Amino acid sequence: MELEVRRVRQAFLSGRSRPLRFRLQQLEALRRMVQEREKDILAAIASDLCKSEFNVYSQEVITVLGEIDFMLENLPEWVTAKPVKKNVLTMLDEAYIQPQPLGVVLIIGAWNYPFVLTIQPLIGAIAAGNAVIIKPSELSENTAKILAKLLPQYLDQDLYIIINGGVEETTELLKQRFDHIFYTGNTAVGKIIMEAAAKHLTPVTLELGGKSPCYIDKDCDLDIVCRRITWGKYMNCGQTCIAPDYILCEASLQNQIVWKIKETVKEFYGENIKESPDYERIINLRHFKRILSLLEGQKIAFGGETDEATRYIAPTVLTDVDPKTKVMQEEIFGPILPIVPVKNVDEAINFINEREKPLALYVFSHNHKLIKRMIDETSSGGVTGNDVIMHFMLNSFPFGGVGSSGMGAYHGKHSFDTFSHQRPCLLKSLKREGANKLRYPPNSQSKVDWGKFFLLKRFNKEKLGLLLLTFLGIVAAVLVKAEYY
Ligand SMILES: NC(=O)c1ccc[n+]([C@@H]2O[C@H](COP(=O)([O-])OP(=O)(O)OC[C@H]3O[C@@H](n4cnc5c(N)ncnc54)[C@H](O)[C@@H]3O)[C@@H](O)[C@H]2O)c1
Ligand SMILES: CCCCCCC=O
Repeated sequence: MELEVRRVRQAFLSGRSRPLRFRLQQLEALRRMVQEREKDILAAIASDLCKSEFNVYSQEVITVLGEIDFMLENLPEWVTAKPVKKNVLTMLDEAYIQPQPLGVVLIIGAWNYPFVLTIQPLIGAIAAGNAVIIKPSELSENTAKILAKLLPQYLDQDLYIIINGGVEETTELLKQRFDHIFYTGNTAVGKIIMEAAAKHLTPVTLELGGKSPCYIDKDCDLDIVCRRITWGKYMNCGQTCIAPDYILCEASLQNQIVWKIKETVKEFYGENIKESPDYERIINLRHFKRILSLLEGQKIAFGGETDEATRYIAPTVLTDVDPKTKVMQEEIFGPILPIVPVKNVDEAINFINEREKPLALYVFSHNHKLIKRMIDETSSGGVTGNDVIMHFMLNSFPFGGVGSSGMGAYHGKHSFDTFSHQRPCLLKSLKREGANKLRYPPNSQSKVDWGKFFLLKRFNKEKLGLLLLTFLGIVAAVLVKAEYY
């Protein structure tokens, strides 16, 4: 590992990754890879998650291609130094912010959307001019393998390398010094990453998870609400970081919600869900068993069928869920949707605020003020009102968590910023030394007063008089000069 990281650092130090032209070329090569090898990529992801290739394309590939196009279009402007507002002391100088690459970046991907969650940060890191070590999740092994095969065929082989492996390899990798670590995965491992990074004072972006609540107000169009929730909850078999984890609503709404979700499930996946090409499977047996254990002691309103051999868990809804039970203690990350009855919106807000800050929050209501109130009085990584998941799709939004759901953000310009150092550059002249006397020792009350005058715009009468006199002197000199000539 040490040798590999050193090789990537050498490549970064060569300066090759920095020119705009090179970054654009690499991004174009990445786009070519996705387009030319689309079939192989789709097949790998599809087999990892038992997913249809249509779904792989629309959930992962589209986002990656859109992100590359967005970068190619905007990068020339983003890399340009931006002049900043100056003060009296820097009035005649050149002052600008120059975004610069951080150096060697480690990207650790997750398995649930193994392509987009690994490649989207990579796009940002390349755009910002970094060298990158990519560690895909070992759980989505086919995607990990295809990435290891394809990336070196299209990208610079010294600047961007892929290291595959499990916990052991990642642990070893984390001993090395990086200039940034970008991790996507669970909160417990997030802490391990941060601890390892702290040893080298390496900054981290942690894209973590949590229990994303979904509040349904009483006067809602429940047909639409339930269709949107069903889509976001059961997509990828519930293995989506921003899936609605549980519903909060008044007890009287529960039966209608259950009925409408059940109807929508039939509409989306047919009578025989197992046969539906749009319904995925749980990634492995460990997660399958973990999710099953969340059902113990719960009232299953519908669903609940499972098949260990194929790791199938049916879309399931639980009603009257006690917040103290296991299903409400950890992120579900599977197709189980608990409904927790609350008396009203106040109780829902308290419920959310008593728990860790979630990655996403969803509020359904016709009442715009209520949605705004929920946003004002709670905290979460992101919010979508009257829908789910959709804030992920807008790359002008920063995507990331807050508190235990993560730190830092990416997508579009936010990725570029995450992987850049905003370097302030002040270029002065070696002339005009007279003006600097004010800051050189020995200091005095008069210098402090001038400092106050120039920097804080606070002046006493005496200074104002002096300044007026100086000004009049300059005007007189100019007039005399004009008369003379
Ligand atoms: N915020 C987001 O964008 C986002 C996206 C996807 C998933 N998630 C969250 O990720 C979680 C599911 O993913 P996961 O954690 O099962 O993914 P995972 O098991 O694939 O782990 C992610 C990465 O961490 C590495 N890893 C695992 N254990 C490690 C250890 N002990 N030391 C060092 N590295 C280790 C893995 O090798 C992998 O590359 C959920 O909580 C979900 O909400 C968040
Ligand atoms: C439709 C794509 C959603 C991706 C969400 C990322 C977290 O798991």
